[in-house]
Amino acid sequence: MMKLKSPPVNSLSLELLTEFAISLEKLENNRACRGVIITSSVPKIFSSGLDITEMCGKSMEHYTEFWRAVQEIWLRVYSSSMVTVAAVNGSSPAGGCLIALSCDYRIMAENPKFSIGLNEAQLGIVAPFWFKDTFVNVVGHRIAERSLQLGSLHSAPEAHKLGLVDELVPEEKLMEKAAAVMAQWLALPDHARQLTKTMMRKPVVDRLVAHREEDIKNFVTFISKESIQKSLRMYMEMLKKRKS
Ligand SMILES: CCCC/C=C\CC(=O)SCCNC(=O)CCNC(=O)[C@H](O)C(C)(C)COP(=O)(O)OP(=O)(O)OC[C@H]1O[C@@H](n2cnc3c(N)ncnc32)[C@H](O)[C@@H]1OP(=O)(O)O
Repeated sequence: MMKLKSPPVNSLSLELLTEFAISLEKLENNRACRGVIITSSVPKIFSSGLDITEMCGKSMEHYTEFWRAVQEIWLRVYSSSMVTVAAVNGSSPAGGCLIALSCDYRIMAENPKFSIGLNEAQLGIVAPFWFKDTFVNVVGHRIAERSLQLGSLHSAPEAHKLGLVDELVPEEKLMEKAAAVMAQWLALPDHARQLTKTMMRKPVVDRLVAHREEDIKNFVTFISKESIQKSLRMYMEMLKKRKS
């Protein structure tokens, strides 16, 4: 099991992304490890998505390093040879949703206050093509298109209805259910499951691998724009105001 642990909200900072990638690599290289459950140790939050402070007021070099780390974590989770189950035990906007979408199966705690989705549009930013492709491959084109354009965050019941999560279970049963799903998936021979997963996911993975540097350049150019920086600053201020 891998538990995201970066209070208060598990925002995906460069440090957390780097630690996460190293831990995944270790598990991937351990032949005895055939599956991983990804969850959070922060109450009520799976992950608040990319750490916005990593994308605000920093240098081009920093944005480059940060975006490479975001790409890396997606490549590792999405193309993992292990069975990956997301036990979504809290809210999971944007980058947090991407982590869950990249797993093989998603189980979410049945709490209508928890929400999940790719809400980038609400921040005035645009989810890159590989976020979009991952989303489309889970929920289909129409639902993804509407949800991405509106930057929707879906409550747990709504997310289940849309197919964004596979199952809802009472919060106290989440880990038990995740273990049961893992056992079910691990009952199959690894080679058949892994080859099938590769067949299904390779086109999307290959697309980023082929355009990785271009994607970094696009991100750095986009995020460095004063208008985008202003949107992000306003969003952070809104989060702080909402709190007080
Ligand atoms: C081209 C670019 C493509 C980029 C692709 C992906 C982009 C992203 O992933 S952007 C991140 C999007 N995330 C969000 O929109 C979530 C924002 N956060 C929230 O909605 C709430 O914080 C959340 C529901 C997760 C939790 O709510 P609360 O428990 O009520 O906590 P607070 O809102 O009080 O937050 C505590 C503390 O954390 C700061 N915070 C929250 N999220 C982030 C974040 N993603 N990055 C950085 N910091 C974050 C928040 O401002 C509070 O800070 P303080 O006021 O200093 O305590």
